[in-house]
Amino acid sequence: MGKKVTVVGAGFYGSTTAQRLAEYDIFDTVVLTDIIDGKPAGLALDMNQSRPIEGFETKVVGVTTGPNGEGYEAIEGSDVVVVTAGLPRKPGMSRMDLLEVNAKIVRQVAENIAKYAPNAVVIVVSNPVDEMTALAQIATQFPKNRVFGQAGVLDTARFTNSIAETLGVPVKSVKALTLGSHGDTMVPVPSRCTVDGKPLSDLLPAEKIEELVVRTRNGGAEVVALLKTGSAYYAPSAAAARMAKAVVEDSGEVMPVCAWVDGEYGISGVYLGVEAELGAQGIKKVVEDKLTDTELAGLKEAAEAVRAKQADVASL
Ligand SMILES: NC(=O)c1ccc[n+]([C@@H]2O[C@H](COP(=O)([O-])OP(=O)(O)OC[C@H]3O[C@@H](n4cnc5c(N)ncnc54)[C@H](O)[C@@H]3O)[C@@H](O)[C@H]2O)c1
Ligand SMILES: O=C(O)C[C@H](O)C(=O)O
Repeated sequence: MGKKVTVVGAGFYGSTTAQRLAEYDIFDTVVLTDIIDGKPAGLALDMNQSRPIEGFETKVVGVTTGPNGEGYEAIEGSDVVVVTAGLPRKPGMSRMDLLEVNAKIVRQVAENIAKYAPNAVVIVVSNPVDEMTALAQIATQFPKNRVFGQAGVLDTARFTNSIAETLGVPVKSVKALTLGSHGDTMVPVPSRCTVDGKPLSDLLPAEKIEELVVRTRNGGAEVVALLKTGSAYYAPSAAAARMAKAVVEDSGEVMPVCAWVDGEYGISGVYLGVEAELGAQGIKKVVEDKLTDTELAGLKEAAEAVRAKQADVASL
């Protein structure tokens, strides 16, 4: 049977994700939904008209959904659903300021996914993503491996880009990693950064590396401050689309994602940014690797920070 992916939310993040997924040309159908009348259908028509130019056959279908789940039949049979529905922050706001408003949206979306696409793998991007991922799992009641969040691929890409720009080397030569939360307790991992196989610490002084770490942690806010009206979507959509591709292709690729952690790194019972192997059932396994004592302490601190918030989301 042909592969099908749904993107919920046809804003900046959702529409760029849908276009990237369609251009991969590995799906029969990309469904794009939103609550705004006409917007998903208009965007789908526009994307389909790019098919002869970009040379892909995937069909994009745009659907407006109603407050009681009207229109959700369109997502039936989706292999993957990417949840982008929700407000973005504006300058001066933290992602956590979106908690209550986006929880209402994500809960409603997740309940409809459970009803209409009960076998789907769910990738959550709506912010605050660590908490919205936990909420989506609670609201769908899907196994925890089938619900995970997008943050680490994006944060790692930002770290990688800054390292490449600083050293004036191709991004391809840089390997970097970011774990932890998608917030103040993000854990960029310099000990896992190399350039052409050389440790980053051989190429840059500690103060410069720390500057890049801080910039990575503030990467989302840096874009928000420039855009003023919303948040980043080109790099974020590239991240979510790659994750969805790894799932449908059952690729086994290891990526940093917001996954359910159950004993790895001595941490249990929390959705947290860790490396994981992705496949048809979502998370195949969390991959534990060596961290320095400081990095491990940072990861544990992140776990406790998100655990406290995730405990509250069920009641939102
Ligand atoms: N995890 C990450 O790394 C990351 C990165 C960037 C953005 N984000 C988050 O992604 C979300 C979307 O960002 P954006 O830039 O696309 O915002 P946007 O405002 O452009 O789009 C959001 C869309 O969601 C729609 N929506 C609202 N309620 C809905 C519902 N119940 N069902 C379906 N659609 C609904 C809105 O109508 C709107 O079109 C935000 O919460 C943002 O913070 C996360
Ligand atoms: O920073 C934001 O609010 C959006 C997103 O989480 C990002 O990191 O770009």
